[in-house]
Amino acid sequence: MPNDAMRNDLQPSEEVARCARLVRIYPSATGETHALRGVEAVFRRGTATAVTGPSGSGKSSLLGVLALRDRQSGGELWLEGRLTDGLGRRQLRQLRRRDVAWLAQRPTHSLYEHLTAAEHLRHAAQIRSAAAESGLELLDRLGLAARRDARPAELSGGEQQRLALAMALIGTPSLVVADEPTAELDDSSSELVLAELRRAAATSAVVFATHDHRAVDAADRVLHLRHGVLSTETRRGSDALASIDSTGRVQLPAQAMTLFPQARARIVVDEQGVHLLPPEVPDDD
Ligand SMILES: Nc1ncnc2c1ncn2[C@@H]1O[C@H](COP(=O)(O)OP(=O)(O)OP(=O)(O)O)[C@@H](O)[C@H]1O
Repeated sequence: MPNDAMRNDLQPSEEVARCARLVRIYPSATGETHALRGVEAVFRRGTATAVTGPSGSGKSSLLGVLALRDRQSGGELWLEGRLTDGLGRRQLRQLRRRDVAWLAQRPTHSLYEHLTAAEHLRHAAQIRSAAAESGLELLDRLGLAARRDARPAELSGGEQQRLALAMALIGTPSLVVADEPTAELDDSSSELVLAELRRAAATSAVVFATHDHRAVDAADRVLHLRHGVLSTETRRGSDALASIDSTGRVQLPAQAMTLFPQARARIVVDEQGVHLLPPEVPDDD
């Protein structure tokens, strides 16, 4: 397991997680729900990825598998170059505790009612073999320095979420996975949380599901899920897949046409933007 010094030597664009043909099927009394239908994606150190899509499109299912909280029904997940299927329970537990950070939508799931904010950070630092002082720096940056002796019941919802984020980020985990991290936050807490997730993306691969345009704006790239299919990928910056010219015309570079057989690709416009989609996928029902 790499220590902090080794982690800092890692290149920003290094691959941290890879999903190959990822499938998640939930059995139920009335049949099966195909939540993920062959998702292919790579998550690299140095990149913050927003996963968007309508309710029920599979965002939480994808994040649950990525964060090792759930297991896929088919396909493969690689973490730090290791195929997770081949790992034993102990190795998976170690990866979960040491290398994969999970931030739930509701912070209460990660907090202990009898511990103060500073004690939460000490506990998290111990698990990740990180220096305790880095926890205090995180508390400071997340606007919680004055609340370090407060217990969860004495903190507001926004403060609780910021504390849960500080715990998730301590020790520079390789992969940071957050499910709708700003969904229940006011503007100022959202800003602090997004700034810290962006900062974390300098050294980790950061992935969050969101419906919040502020969070989408904070991401380097956006993956859009629809019916469990990763239907489009928008990259920001120099390797942008699409650009909009001054007349509002969307231009796709030639390599975009290699994503799907050209004759069968669909172009769909919705509130999230313009999407180049694979052939129609039938609904479950
Ligand atoms: N534990 C489960 N058992 C059965 N079906 C489930 C389970 N979890 C999710 N599903 C179903 O899988 C599909 C994808 O759900 P998922 O929660 O991944 O979507 P989502 O995009 O995160 O939705 P939301 O934006 O509403 O959180 C949905 O049809 C959902 O009903």
